[in-house]
Amino acid sequence: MDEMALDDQAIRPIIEGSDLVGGIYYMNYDEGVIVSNDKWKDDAGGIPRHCYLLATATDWENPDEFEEEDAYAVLLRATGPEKLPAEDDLMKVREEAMRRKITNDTGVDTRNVPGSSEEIMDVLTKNEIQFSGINAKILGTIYETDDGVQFGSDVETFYSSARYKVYKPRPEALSKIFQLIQLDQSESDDSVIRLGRVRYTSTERNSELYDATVPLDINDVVGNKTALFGMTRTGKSNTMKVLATNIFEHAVETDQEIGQLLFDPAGEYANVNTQDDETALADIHDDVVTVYSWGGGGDDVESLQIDFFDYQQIDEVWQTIKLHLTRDRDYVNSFKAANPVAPEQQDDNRGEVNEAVRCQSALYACLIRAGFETPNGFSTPIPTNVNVRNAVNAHLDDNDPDFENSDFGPSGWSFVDENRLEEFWDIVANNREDINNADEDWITNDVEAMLTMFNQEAGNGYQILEELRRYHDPGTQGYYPDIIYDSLADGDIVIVDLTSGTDEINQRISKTIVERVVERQVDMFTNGQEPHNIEVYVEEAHRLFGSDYLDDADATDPYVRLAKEAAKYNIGLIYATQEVSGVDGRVLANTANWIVTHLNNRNETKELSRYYNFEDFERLTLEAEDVGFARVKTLSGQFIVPTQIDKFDQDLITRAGNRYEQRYGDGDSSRQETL
Ligand SMILES: Nc1ncnc2c1ncn2[C@@H]1O[C@H](COP(=O)(O)OP(=O)(O)OP(=O)(O)O)[C@@H](O)[C@H]1O
Repeated sequence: MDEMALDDQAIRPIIEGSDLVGGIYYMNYDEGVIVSNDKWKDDAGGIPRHCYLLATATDWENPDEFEEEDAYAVLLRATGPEKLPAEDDLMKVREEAMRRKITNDTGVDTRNVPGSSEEIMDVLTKNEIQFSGINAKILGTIYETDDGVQFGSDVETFYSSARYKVYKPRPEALSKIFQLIQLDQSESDDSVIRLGRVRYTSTERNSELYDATVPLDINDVVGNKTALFGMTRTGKSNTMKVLATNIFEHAVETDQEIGQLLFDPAGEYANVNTQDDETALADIHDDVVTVYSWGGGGDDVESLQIDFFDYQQIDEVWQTIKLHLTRDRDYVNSFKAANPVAPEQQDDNRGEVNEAVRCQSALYACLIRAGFETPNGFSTPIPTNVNVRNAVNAHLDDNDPDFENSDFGPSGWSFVDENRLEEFWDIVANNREDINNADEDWITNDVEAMLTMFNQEAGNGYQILEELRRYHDPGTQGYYPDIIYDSLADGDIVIVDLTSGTDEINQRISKTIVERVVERQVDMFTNGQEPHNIEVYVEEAHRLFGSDYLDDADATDPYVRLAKEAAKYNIGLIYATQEVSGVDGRVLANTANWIVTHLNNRNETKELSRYYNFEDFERLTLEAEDVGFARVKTLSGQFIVPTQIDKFDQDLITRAGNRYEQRYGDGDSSRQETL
């Protein structure tokens, strides 16, 4: 074999970028035992547990000896110490040497150690006692074919003879190994991001591993499920930010639109904060990030408020009101049992529609009493009939005009402004007997419940609605879930800041948005269109993807659909929780990428071990509480890599923002034109 053939080998620079640490003297299909020496270990910066090692039978420096069929390397991971055959003798020698060192006693009894003192010293000088055995798990074989470097997750055969030399890759060589075997080689380079760097142990006295990049193929994440498991404050949100920024940058570089939706219960994605180096995800670029929050109003912050008087949003309004009213009092329960949400109007259900709109009209009167501001030009219908109108009109002040059937709208509907609405319901509330005499069916149970609230006939009446005013904005244009979906479809990042709503209302908001996203994606799919690429980030995932929730919810629940069918609709899910066991097995089984920081009990690590070889890292997962120190298994990755996730910071944000500027310039319109 000539020098060219040796030069051609992609594995060669990897070996050249590695340090010799020993040889293999025993091997089977699953593991090998390495004999190493303290000096070699020292020169290579030590061999920590989980350290990657390469065993190769090739003489990479000598072209004359180079055999192409030997041009492969077995990738190993150190798992622990192993007894050498002469270990018992070596132990005695070490123990004797140690006693001498400690006591300076040259007269130590040598009967228990082999040989005379001179022989011991002889052994010492030969560094024999420095040899030790290391057990290593075989991860697979790196070999070359005409199609490039391949990785097989086992060994074809093993040789017991001392053929293999063992190397420890230096950081750059490790990066190359990961580039070659942890990524899908058919993907282009611009889909690869840096997630972090290799980290073997919690104790890192002087880690030189910064350049041992752990790559991630963004295509593994986009459209798939990614799980982030770990105790609180171990870096799950940080990982979400790193992923979101990199996905954005990747989308810019590849001219794609990948919408990203983040729910932000702590306000840490939306707001600049010290833990993130005085930056926030929302800072990437004004053109592409929209923050939604209660109240909105600030620069570039959109409102999550709804117009409580927008009849098209009555369903959402009613759900919000019901969620907020938690007092267990009869008048509250009757109020909540009412139905102001009309079915779509059809000829055959006019009575039903009229009843619901009548209830809605009384509800609007309650809201006005509770101080809800109406939108400009407010006009709302009261479904009536001539008998009821006459009964009401009989109680009007002389100067006030009668309530009439309006010229437009369904028959019997009287359109009024806020003052007239209140006036109408005030008369009804205070003259129920007259109205019942005019039409005994007109004041239904639902309307009665509204009147009790309106007229403050029990408890605090309408006043209990006053707190809901903060969710109301009479000037909102459009319905926020629709607007959010449209932004996501354009490839924007939408951050929903949930810092100021109640837990119930926040859950409702999140669900409404996710529901709309899923519905619209499903519509595209069923119409034969390719749904948009959208990533949804979910914290506290055990609440939404736990078996209890998924089993109880019906098939149309948006989280059930996300859990089961998200990939079909091009929705990627990045979910975080402290409890692996809290996530339904069907979701776990469909999870493509796993990022696991510290977990604090064996049930959780056991659950994990049902998927991939997380048991190899059990001790580390249970004991190492270091922030951002994770075990990572990706879809394209062949094995779990212990990784220190990069910290989200100014540099990352600035780089992503600059990429956007370079490609699209300043201003959203130019992006739209370019796309
Ligand atoms: N990879 C990292 N390197 C350095 N610091 C980090 C890293 N990841 C997170 N941190 C820091 O650790 C703290 C906790 O991180 P983070 O909020 O991401 O944890 P979390 O697991 O999401 O917590 P919680 O479950 O409470 O939401 C933050 O101050 C963050 O800046």
